[in-house]
Amino acid sequence: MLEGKAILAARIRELIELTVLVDGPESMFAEAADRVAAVVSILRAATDSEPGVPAGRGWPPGVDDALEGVGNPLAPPMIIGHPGESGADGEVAALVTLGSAHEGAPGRAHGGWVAAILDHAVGRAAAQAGSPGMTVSLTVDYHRATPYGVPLDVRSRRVDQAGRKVFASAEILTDGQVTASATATLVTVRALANKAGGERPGPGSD
Ligand SMILES: CCCCCCCCCCCCCC(=O)SCCNC(=O)CCNC(=O)[C@H](O)C(C)(C)COP(=O)(O)OP(=O)(O)OC[C@H]1O[C@@H](n2cnc3c(N)ncnc32)[C@H](O)[C@@H]1OP(=O)(O)O
Repeated sequence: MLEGKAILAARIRELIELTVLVDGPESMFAEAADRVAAVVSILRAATDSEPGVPAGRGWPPGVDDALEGVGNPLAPPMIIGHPGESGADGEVAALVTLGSAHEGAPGRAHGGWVAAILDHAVGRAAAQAGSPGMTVSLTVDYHRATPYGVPLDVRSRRVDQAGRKVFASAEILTDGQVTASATATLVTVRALANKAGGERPGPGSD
């Protein structure tokens, strides 16, 4: 049930955010931990999957995706717009809002999260352009602070292609100013070349 899972993930995001922000007596933390353990038992009873075992999810990125999955509490989530919706033709446009839990240097987003967003954006652009592939090289430039707590505009596009190599770029903007940008090389996965709409092979396959 997608809606229920998305609501649960949103609550867990709140929980993560508050866990980072809150201070209080040991007894409060103990009570909260007990209640979370009760929730964990409900979910544990409903799945045969082992935590940490690769799930090999499909294409396109779904509700459990690490960056855009509304059902994945680790995903901010990144909301992918339609091509041309807010970006230029051929661009992927996305919106993402980070929180306190994503803080790196005081008051700004952690550079690793910034890189993850850019990595996802170039992957999306390559796939949208018909060349789904894996990032083999990502160069990130951090131009100014990327804030959290406000929606960030993300733009990406395929720039070029040479054989299996796809070149793409992406930026994160806030208030119309670029805070970080990236250039990337991706390599199309043999099994997926010309098959962007198909199922992704399991982890480790190429
Ligand atoms: C699966 C994707 C589906 C779509 C999902 C979109 C979802 C949305 C976004 C999701 C975002 C998720 C984002 C993520 O999380 S992507 C996950 C992070 N990336 C990886 O895990 C990739 C790890 N690498 C590999 O698995 C292999 O390298 C693969 C399988 C990709 C290629 O190994 P394979 O043995 O098949 O190919 P090859 O070695 O002959 O190389 C081929 C060509 O590439 C050139 N080369 C290699 N390395 C580099 C380099 N560092 N700089 C420049 N060039 C490089 C190489 O010289 C050669 O060129 P040429 O000699 O032919 O000219």
